[in-house]
Amino acid sequence: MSNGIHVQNLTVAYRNGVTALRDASFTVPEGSVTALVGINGAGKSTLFKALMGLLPHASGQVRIMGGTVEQALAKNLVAYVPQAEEVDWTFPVLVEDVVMMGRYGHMGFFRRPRPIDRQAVDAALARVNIADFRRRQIGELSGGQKKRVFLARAIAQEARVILLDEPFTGVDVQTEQAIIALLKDMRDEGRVMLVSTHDLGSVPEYCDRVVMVKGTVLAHGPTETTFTPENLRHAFGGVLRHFVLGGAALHDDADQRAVDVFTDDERPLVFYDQRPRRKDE
Ligand SMILES: Nc1ncnc2c1ncn2[C@@H]1O[C@H](COP(=O)(O)OP(=O)(O)OP(=O)(O)O)[C@@H](O)[C@H]1O
Repeated sequence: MSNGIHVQNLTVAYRNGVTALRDASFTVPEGSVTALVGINGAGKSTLFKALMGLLPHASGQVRIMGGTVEQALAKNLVAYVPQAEEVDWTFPVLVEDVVMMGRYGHMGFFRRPRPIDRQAVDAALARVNIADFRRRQIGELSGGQKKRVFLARAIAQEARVILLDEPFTGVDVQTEQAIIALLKDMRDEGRVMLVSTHDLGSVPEYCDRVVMVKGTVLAHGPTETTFTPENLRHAFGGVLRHFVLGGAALHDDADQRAVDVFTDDERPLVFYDQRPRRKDE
């Protein structure tokens, strides 16, 4: 498999000597929405930075769409949708200018937008449904609208790999559903979406695959076989509350089936007979 993301034995250390990821290996094929989950400090942001070429790899190998990180970045293949806290919202820039930044890599030295760049921006704004806000300052938008602006920037960039950092934090349910629908569409276009999230309850709803981190990659693969109570206990042990409901607490008949609930008090993740349940079931 040459496309998608392939990470092999990756170790990443910060300059102060903290080794945030050690010997991490996983693959993400093209055409997938993959959740990146783990406790605070597990190494999710570090992994994103390594994929964005912002941190040197102490050892190991990363291949993105068949090339090195540098080659993928040079071809504008990788886009990043940041956490709200990472952005300076007081910076005076219009929504359409932020989305145009996605085109910079496609422009010449003077970054003079051509008609094709303007068309790409228009299409991206329309696709995430924020064309009405295009002349607004970015700081004047709601949390969900801001997220959509950065998604539009990734779309305008024509990125094949999109890294999303906590896309649903501070977003209402309706916008969350709109973003999920967009992610599914982009998956069907053969892109790779890697989504870091603490919202475990919705992972089975929209993620085909899961990468679980805790200083390394503990497990990776299809959601059905990877997002299991056993792996969750391993990745989140002690942090999430886990309880099992069964017997008289759940049934008033002889039904012996039990329900596993994992919760961090945000949105519980419920397993029926050890299987994550999708919302549409
Ligand atoms: N700039 C930095 N310099 C040194 N160490 C860092 C730096 N950024 C993060 N770390 C350390 O690296 C480890 C992994 O942090 P990282 O930010 O990747 O975790 P995370 O999984 O993204 O956490 P969260 O869920 O809280 O966002 C932690 O031990 C953290 O303290």
